[in-house]
Amino acid sequence: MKQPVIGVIGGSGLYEIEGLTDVSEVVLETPFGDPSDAYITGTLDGVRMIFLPRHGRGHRLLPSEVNYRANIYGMKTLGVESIISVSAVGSMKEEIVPGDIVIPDQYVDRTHGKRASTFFGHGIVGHVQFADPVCNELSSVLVAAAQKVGATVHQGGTYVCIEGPTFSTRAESNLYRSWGVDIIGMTNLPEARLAREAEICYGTVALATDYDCWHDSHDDVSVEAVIAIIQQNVATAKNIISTAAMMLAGQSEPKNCACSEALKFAIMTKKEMIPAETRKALEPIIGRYLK
Ligand SMILES: CSC[C@H]1O[C@H](OP(=O)(O)O)[C@H](O)[C@@H]1O
Ligand SMILES: Nc1ncnc2[nH]cnc12
Repeated sequence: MKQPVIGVIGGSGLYEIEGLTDVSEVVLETPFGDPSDAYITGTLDGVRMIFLPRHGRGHRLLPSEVNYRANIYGMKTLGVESIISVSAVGSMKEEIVPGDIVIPDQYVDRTHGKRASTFFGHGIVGHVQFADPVCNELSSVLVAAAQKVGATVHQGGTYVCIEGPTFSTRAESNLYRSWGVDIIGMTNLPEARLAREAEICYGTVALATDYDCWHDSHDDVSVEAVIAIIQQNVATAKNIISTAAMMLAGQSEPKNCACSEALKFAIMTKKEMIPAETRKALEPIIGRYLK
């Protein structure tokens, strides 16, 4: 069996992964601009891993400043087939207690639509399916890994993605709760969209850090509180990543998900009408469909 290459996008509080050997830094330029930082490549117990801190080392990029396209494009060119995204999130349900892990399976978009969230355009039109926005197989592995390391884990849940960087008003928080969402964050949706277009499996390990601002008997979310919970739980998050990586590498069956074929019926534009420059830029992503 071909060994998987696993990408990890670290969110707030996760700026490196431990235990990598053969470590090197890869600085990439992409047709979509610069990724958030250099990619850290290495091996974890024999599994090839590629790590990228979403906000850059030192946490320099706002959720709306992250170049999600460049980040995912870079992962694709480095051969990544599965991305484990790690994120801090607010809890929108009583039963999701700060410190718990959620593996979301749905998203609601409350960004302002200004984040570049597609590789299409510039002479090529494509529409991928996104009804199930995460890879169910990868997400099942993440649930199993979280259970194995002893975390309290919630399987499935809806992540509302706000623009930020301000946290929500109380009225917004209550509105989102009335929609039935489970968690709130500022980053995951563009990433999930682009990973799907790049035919990469995508799943999120979300660490609940707060009750946003809807809960009568808990303080409103603050960066201080978020950081405190992250610090208490970062070892668990790292443990989940390495355990999931081992599980993915140990899978004897070929993958059964449709992520790696997401573009099969998605491209609308006549091949001969796609501009040469667009074709060249998208070669790592759509090249095999244009032969
Ligand atoms: C530090 S609280 C707000 C910040 O944390 C989350 O980031 P990430 O998803 O990268 O862990 C949230 O989306 C905000 O960007
Ligand atoms: N309450 C919250 N809202 C948005 N993003 C968050 N990240 C962590 N907590 C959050």
